[in-house]
Amino acid sequence: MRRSEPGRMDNDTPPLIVDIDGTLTDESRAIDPRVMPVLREWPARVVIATGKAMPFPIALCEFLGIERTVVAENGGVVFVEATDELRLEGDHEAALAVGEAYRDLGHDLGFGQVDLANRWRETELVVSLDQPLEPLEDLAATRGLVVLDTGFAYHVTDPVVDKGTGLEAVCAELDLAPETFLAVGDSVNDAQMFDLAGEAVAVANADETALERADRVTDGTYGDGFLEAVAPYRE
Ligand SMILES: O=C(O)COP(=O)(O)O
Ligand SMILES: [Mg+2]
Repeated sequence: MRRSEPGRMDNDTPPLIVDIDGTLTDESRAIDPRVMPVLREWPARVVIATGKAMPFPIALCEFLGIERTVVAENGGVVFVEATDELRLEGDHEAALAVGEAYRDLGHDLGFGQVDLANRWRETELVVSLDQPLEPLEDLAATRGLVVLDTGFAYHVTDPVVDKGTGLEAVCAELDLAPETFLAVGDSVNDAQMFDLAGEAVAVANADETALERADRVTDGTYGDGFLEAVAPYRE
């Protein structure tokens, strides 16, 4: 087995862009602890790309002890610690207006009063999967937004951003090429980063879109799938 020092750039190992929910976590959003040393010791750049709000991937990087290079809110938020760059893009006002109109129809976002899912969100809005989808899609469409079902939440998102535009923004900051990346993910919100990456791997629990857009599909699900996806680069 080849050993590399943590943080050292290694020409043999591609930079990695990886999704959180469904890829590093199981269906209950609990992280598979076996992924931690892999991310921590990855000898090239690691980008955490998620539909979650920025505090979640930032905290993940911080607790892992890796540089904070993050695409959050499905591309609406990009943060690159190395260049101290924060980019916010997407029509947050429109997303909030969709939420208001959805509530006016008698629906609820489904995350309670405190709403940790939306509390720190800066560019999009999320609605719980147990709430009705159709009125949400109708309201989003009237404001030029789309609804993404990640299997974890409905995201009311501006289609000008996605994890692909997020990857491009990170690459522009760090002078990297998207096609050098290994991408690992599980759902429709990973499709555009899959298209740009040199190798895209879907874990076995991935949705139809992610399976179609991947170059490789693992046999294992969730954390097992992630470990399998990166295994060729760790031998
Ligand atoms: O927030 C979600 O719904 C999904 O998050 P993910 O992009 O990390 O899988
Ligand atoms: Mg996911």
